[in-house]
Amino acid sequence: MISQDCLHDALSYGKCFTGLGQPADYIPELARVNKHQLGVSIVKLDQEILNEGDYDRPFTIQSISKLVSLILALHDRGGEYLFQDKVGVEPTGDPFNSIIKLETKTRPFNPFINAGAITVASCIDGRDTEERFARFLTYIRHLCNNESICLNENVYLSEKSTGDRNRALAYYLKASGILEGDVEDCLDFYFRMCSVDVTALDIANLSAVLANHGTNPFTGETLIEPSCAKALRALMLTCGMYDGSGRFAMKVGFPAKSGVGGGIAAVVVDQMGIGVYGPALDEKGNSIGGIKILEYLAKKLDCSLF
Ligand SMILES: NC(=O)CC[C@H](N)C(=O)O
Repeated sequence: MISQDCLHDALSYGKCFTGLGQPADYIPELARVNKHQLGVSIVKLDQEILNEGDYDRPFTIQSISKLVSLILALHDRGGEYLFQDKVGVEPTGDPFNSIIKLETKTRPFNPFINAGAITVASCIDGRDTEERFARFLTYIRHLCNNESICLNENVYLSEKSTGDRNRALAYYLKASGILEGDVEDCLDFYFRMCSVDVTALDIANLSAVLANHGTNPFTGETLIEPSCAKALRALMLTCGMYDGSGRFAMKVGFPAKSGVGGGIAAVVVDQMGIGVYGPALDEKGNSIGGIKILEYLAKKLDCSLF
């Protein structure tokens, strides 16, 4: 049983580590935060919610958005096609924005590295970027139980004007026949989906849907097909923390997805969704304080899958 005191202690433990990391600065707008911010939310499947610290401070979702775009693309194209022709399901052991395997392999290794996520973004239906992003926003608002989620314009423009590495990945993927449609349109959608503002509570709600096999624990509405939720949890466990996924599985032991905005969405199946926020990142681009909070909770609640 998780208590408020236990969550408070987890946050205090996480705070000891925020000084050891740095906010992402390759997207200039992300560097402008206090790196000691730290917050955590837990949404239990019995509808109890627990919050601590900076749980309601907005930050950009960044790579956690790759969960949402993957669900949309799986809905539009089906898993047979997507995981056969477009993107694999294996970890890379390389950094999230690596380009090195693109020339030697036919398709990106998994949907959570940037190359894979940009490919997945190109497989989402819609007349234009506006319509695709409107679908994304509507859906993420449902998943997070928050109708006010919207784009952070400053981060979007910052990312768009400095995203040459992602541009390089996208044009390479287009030249290889993997990426569908117009490259700049696809990148524009990708930069937007990464620049949506959320809170730790929002991503705890999203994680709770995954913990509940795709059903919103508050409304009973099925938002994700159970088989799709299962595939996502498996990918989160093996690839969700990039080249830190193995160590995270060892130390924490449940599915999670990080973003360079400092968020981590974590799933304790049949029990709860956890959202953490701490913008100080380790060398892999994962929240340092966030990982420590999850380590603490995994141990205290004895909820590692292993
Ligand atoms: N790891 C991340 O959160 C990366 C997402 C970021 N928008 C990028 O494309 O570089």
